[in-house]
Amino acid sequence: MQRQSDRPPLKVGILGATGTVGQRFITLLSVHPWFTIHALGASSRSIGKPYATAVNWKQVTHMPSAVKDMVVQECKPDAFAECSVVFSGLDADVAGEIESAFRAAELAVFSNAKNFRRDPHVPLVVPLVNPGHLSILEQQKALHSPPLKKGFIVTNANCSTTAHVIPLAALEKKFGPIDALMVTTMQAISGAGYPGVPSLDIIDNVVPYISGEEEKIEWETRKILGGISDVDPEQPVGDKALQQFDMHADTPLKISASCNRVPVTVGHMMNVSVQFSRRPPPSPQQVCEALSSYRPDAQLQGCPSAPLQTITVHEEPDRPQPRMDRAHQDGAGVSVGRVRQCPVFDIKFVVLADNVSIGAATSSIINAEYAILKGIVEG
Ligand SMILES: NC(=O)C1=CN([C@@H]2O[C@H](COP(=O)(O)OP(=O)(O)OC[C@H]3O[C@@H](n4cnc5c(N)ncnc54)[C@H](OP(=O)(O)O)[C@@H]3O)[C@@H](O)[C@H]2O)C=CC1
Ligand SMILES: N[C@@H](CC(=O)OP(=O)(O)O)C(=O)O
Repeated sequence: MQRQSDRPPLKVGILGATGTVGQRFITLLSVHPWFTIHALGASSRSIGKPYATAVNWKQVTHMPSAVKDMVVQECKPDAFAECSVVFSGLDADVAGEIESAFRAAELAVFSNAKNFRRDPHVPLVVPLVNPGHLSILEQQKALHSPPLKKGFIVTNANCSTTAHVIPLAALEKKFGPIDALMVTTMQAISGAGYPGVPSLDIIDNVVPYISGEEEKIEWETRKILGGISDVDPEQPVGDKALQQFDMHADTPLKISASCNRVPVTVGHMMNVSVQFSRRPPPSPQQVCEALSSYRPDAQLQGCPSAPLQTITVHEEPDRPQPRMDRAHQDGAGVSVGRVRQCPVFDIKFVVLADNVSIGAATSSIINAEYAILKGIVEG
């Protein structure tokens, strides 16, 4: 289904509009073909101020003039009531309560925060991988107390999870299940928001610990790459069986993640080694072809923010690199390189993703576009 080009733009709101992810939302949404920014929300530090005064603008592009004079609102549903979609870049300390209130007020929330990712009725969607998981939203609305007509929460993944799960999905699509996976991250400072990691901790240094990150990568990857199955046909929700995320249970996926903070401003890079179920495993050449030719449904359906090339495969031995490759396609795709045989598992490679774009804001936006194309959000 396509959205007609003569339809009026849909009003959207941004929660956490002054933060690192919020600013990227503003940059992307200010030129979006379907959306117009209608309301901005942030903390009491910013409420009541014109956006240009409230924000500490850190984007490499100029602040869009359309938002400069918009007054920052309290994160309460009233000011966002006219929004067809509400994007959230809220700090996780407050996202749970605020996003719940917006859902209860019949608003469609697309969140970057971690709070609801493990909720059994909330889809955890990397749009270039598993937008089909949006089908659980009917159940989420039906089981809400009271049941909802339009209000729901969709989350996108941790930024490192997003980076590796895209090539992993391409490989599983072509070669079948992955059994085991080792991943070591080199994560940019901007992943920690602003001001993030103190300069004296990160300049001339690597910090081999990011709180909670390894557990998130290991758990979220299974939810995203897994499917949805019926729990109990005897206990229907409406006219359908109760459903659950199967967490890749048919072919259990062992994952070991190690996370490091490195002195890079933007762009999470990860070394990944995978072992396939199938024997013999694919060759590096076959893996490169599978990655380059991967076309996710979000692209095929015509989501305007989906990258034309989802996975860019580099042949140069020293690419991708954050400074050189993170801006490719506005950070909407991922870059892979050094695809080669792994002496312990089967194949190893490096992947790079812009943690603030496809790792956060761009993913939320593509999720909303997909929901509109599928009629989940009225568009
Ligand atoms: N940075 C990244 O690469 C990624 C971040 N995320 C997630 O996205 C979310 C945002 O991250 P990021 O932009 O980096 O964080 P920032 O710290 O840069 O921004 C946080 C935002 O939340 C707002 N906020 C804080 N407290 C409150 C409150 N009490 N009420 C209302 N608003 C509040 C801030 O407003 P104010 O300016 O007024 O204080 C600000 O707009 C987080 O949940 C994070 O985990 C996910 C993937 C990647
Ligand atoms: N923790 C990530 C960014 C982030 O905020 O992740 P999450 O949304 O999973 O809490 C990083 O530091 O790079």
